[in-house]
Amino acid sequence: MGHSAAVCDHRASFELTKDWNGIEQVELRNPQGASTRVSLYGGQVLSWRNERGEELLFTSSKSIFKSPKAMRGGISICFPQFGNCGSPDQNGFARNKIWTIENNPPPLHPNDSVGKSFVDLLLKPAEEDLKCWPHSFELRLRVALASDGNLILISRVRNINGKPFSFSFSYHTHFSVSDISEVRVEGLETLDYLDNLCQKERFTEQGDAITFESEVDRVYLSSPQCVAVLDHEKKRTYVIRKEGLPDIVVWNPWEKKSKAMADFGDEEYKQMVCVAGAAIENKITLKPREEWTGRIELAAVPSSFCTDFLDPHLNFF
Ligand SMILES: O=P(O)(O)OC[C@H]1O[C@H](O)[C@H](O)[C@@H](O)[C@@H]1O
Repeated sequence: MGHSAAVCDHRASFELTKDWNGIEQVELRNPQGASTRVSLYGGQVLSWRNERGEELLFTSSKSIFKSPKAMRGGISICFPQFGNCGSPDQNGFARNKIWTIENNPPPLHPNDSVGKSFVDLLLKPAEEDLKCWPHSFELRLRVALASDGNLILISRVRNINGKPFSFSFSYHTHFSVSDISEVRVEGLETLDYLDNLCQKERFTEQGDAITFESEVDRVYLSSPQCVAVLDHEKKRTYVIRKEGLPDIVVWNPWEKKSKAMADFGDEEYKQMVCVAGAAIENKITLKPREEWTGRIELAAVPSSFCTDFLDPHLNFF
């Protein structure tokens, strides 16, 4: 790590460091010792640790040295497309751009600031971006760490174009797990999904929970606000609570695909599951000057924790 500087003002306090490529990273801590680290490259959250210092996000050991390609792992921001869509940037260009720190962003709700450490990032399109996606926008990202260690990401997209535009968005979140065969995803039962492994054919989820025995690459449609990822071996449950993001992506490349991707280390696919709050099939359309907000809150709790919040009739949070 290169230079380090403490940046403090009345709204936020964080530490800036540089990575091996000289790209700035922001580190946030809470008083209990939980932390998160976000790179200005892609606005990508690369680390989220609980107060015992345990890493909760997966980052591939190999891809991390491969800049300028997007790093595989953490939470990558996929915007304005998801999937190939004929564009050279699979899953959008936002994750391959250098974002800036914004010191005076348009205000958010006070609850999004009080008792939290946070940083605000901004991405505006460059000339070259307008060639592949000819719409002018401002994309803001707040990364906040709460006093209970929860990680909150709030994105705002503003249309500063003369015409309406539509976009897709995904918080591509790679959770660290003990072994993918020990993982269940709950909260998506009975939903319809599009299966990317069957040319986006539409199916209805039949099982009690999603488990993993081979490659999975699906977009669940119109999903509830809360989804849980249970890791039986680690006795840890990740809770994803989302707003403004109707879809959920569930992805694990399994052995063959992960070998083909080359930037996964040996067997590393077993140590991660990607479950992403997203707006993909349900695209977002903004009129000129309109703004959209998409929010996720991630918690990592012991598995003994009650999961009644998955009952849509109970208002857990
Ligand atoms: O390789 P990336 O661009 O990071 O995308 C990784 C994965 O993201 C999503 O989950 C897509 O549905 C997958 O088809 C894709 O392989």
